[in-house]
Amino acid sequence: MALIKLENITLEFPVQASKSDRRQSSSKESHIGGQLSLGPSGQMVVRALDQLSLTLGPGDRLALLGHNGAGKTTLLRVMAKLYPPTHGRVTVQGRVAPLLNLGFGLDMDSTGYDNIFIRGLYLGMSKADLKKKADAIAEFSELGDFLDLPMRTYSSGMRARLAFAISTHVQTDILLLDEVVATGDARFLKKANEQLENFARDSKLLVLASHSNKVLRDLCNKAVILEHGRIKAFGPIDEIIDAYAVSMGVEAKDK
Ligand SMILES: Nc1ncnc2c1ncn2[C@@H]1O[C@H](COP(=O)(O)OP(=O)(O)OP(=O)(O)O)[C@@H](O)[C@H]1O
Repeated sequence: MALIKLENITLEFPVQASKSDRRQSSSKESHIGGQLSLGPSGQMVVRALDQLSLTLGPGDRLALLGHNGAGKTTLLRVMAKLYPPTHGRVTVQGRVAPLLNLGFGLDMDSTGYDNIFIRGLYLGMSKADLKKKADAIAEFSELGDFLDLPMRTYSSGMRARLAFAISTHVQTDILLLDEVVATGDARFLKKANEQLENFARDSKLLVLASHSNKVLRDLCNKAVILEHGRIKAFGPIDEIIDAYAVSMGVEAKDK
């Protein structure tokens, strides 16, 4: 079972704005970000998602394209049920593995090895399953004896290695990914990409945000273009990547 159904989703962030003397009112809409407006109580709000509807099922591998601040991360977080929408309904059926914020769910005072269990349980793995997979996860991370030290002593790349190793060894139906593989050194990056491709192939439904056309073409079969929180286009991956490049006034390079 793998289903994500979003019905008329709007998500607004109330924000505190202080306008500097230097920057007075802006009459035209910015090219980046969500929609800024004043709420009923006079407070500034950013509308990150705007009446967005989308249904995904087994076999769908969706790429999220869009300018900076278009709403890609917010949309993934809504799908992961980390953000409740301001309006609309979210239905998710199946086990979800969100690789959105690699540090999320890790305990910095526990050792790397203990964190394999802490994070694994958080992602829905059973203790028995974790015992079987712990060695493979430890080996994949290549952290060796560092796994016996508290995670606060790790560099950010070392933390990312462990978090990535744990998250991609869980069994899942739905995989939500947000440009997470951009951490680690070059050798780990190559290994991580291969692992990610296998993991993505094994999952039934995938949603991925990335600014790399190559990653998107390798892993996805459909795409949406988000613009200021709205779906501007939806269709087959190659068609949408080309349409996006045209809308941005650039060539669709595979980088
Ligand atoms: N916690 C927050 N508080 C206030 N505004 C937020 C918050 N998170 C996101 N936003 C706003 O929501 C809009 C969408 O942001 P989001 O991070 O979803 O964009 P994105 O498409 O992932 O961008 P990028 O490609 O730059 O990572 C932006 O205008 C951003 O300023």
